[in-house]
Amino acid sequence: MSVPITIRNITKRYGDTVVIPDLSADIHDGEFFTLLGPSGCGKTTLLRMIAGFIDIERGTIAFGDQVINDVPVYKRDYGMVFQNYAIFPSMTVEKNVMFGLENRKVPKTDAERRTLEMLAKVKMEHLAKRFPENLSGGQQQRIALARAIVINPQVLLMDEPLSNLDAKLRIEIRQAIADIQREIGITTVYVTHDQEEALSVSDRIAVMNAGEIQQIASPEAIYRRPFNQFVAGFVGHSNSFDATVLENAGGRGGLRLAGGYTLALDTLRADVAAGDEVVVSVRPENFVVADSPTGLSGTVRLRQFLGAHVQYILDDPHGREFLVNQSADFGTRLFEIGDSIDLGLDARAVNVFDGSGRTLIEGVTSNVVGNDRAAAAS
Ligand SMILES: Nc1ncnc2c1ncn2[C@@H]1O[C@H](COP(=O)(O)OP(=O)(O)OP(=O)(O)O)[C@@H](O)[C@H]1O
Repeated sequence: MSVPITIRNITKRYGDTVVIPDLSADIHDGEFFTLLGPSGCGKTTLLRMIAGFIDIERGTIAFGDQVINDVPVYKRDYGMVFQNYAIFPSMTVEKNVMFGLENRKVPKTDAERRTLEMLAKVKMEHLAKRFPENLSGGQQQRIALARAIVINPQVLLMDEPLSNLDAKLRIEIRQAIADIQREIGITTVYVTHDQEEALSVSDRIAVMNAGEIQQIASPEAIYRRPFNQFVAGFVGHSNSFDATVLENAGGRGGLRLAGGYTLALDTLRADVAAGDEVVVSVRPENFVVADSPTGLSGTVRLRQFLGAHVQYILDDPHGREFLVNQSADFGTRLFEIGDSIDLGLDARAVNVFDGSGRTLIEGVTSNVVGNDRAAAAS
């Protein structure tokens, strides 16, 4: 049976260096929860604290109602999949998967049946008698996954499980992992620094930076409504423009970007006032080509045709550089290097941040325990 995981106020330091200052999160029962962040942000440290390889100095972690701080590793009820597969080279595929069941003294016929069922789930039953050295990386990772979940643990932990695979296999195995996770509905904590991987498999993503969770939300919300500029810049590309608020009343707001482009939007928080200096953040696909001057334009410095879309790097007259994606379908005009393009912005899609990088869009929260409350109080 799977369980929720409750993390409260945990801390980790190495010597004088604080790696995780004070972290809390609620991971829901049965969800695919991903820790995403740049190298060194503390995601592996957090996963290893849940696994019990690293001591919890302060705070608590609970599986369901049970605080696990003092539960030894071998008694914590989870399965784990590592980057380097970590399957036993001297055992066949079948023996590798059966190992945990034998350890738990599951009767032999029952263990054999469950092993076969699990091998079928990961599509490896035809290789049951093989040794790991005769398997591809993708096949080894399928076995590692089968071995982790055959014991019916409460929780599944995965530490960069796709990092050693080539690009095509990464897509195949991540789909297999997502399918099986959904089928058995096990609470899963998954660590990756690869945003596409996180966006494609997760129910919710926690974006981390410097030991702190910046935002917890669905993949769509993380991409479309980032809580702060770090999330906007780390997940996908964002173009930033300084802007001034012209008006904001009764749900209608207006902004002027440096350079003169004006933008009407009805998504600003009510406390944003005329005269406020803000930052407008625009995804490359949220520019629209205009047929007359708008106050926002750029000259094509680079064009890359990528099949489904064309990516342009533009230089604008104010010394800014921005990245614009346009559909590459047959009806869309392709621009040449040196062409000047007049642009508009899709007002529904832009994000707006204050001077400290926090969102000014109505209703967007970080969902980090304690964080929004603190923000609301300040
Ligand atoms: N045993 C250790 N002693 C000292 N510092 C450590 C130790 N282990 C990790 N760190 C530091 O703690 C920080 C967090 O490391 P961690 O491995 O959790 O990051 P990560 O987000 O998983 O990064 P990556 O994606 O590179 O694995 C890093 O700055 C790292 O250098």
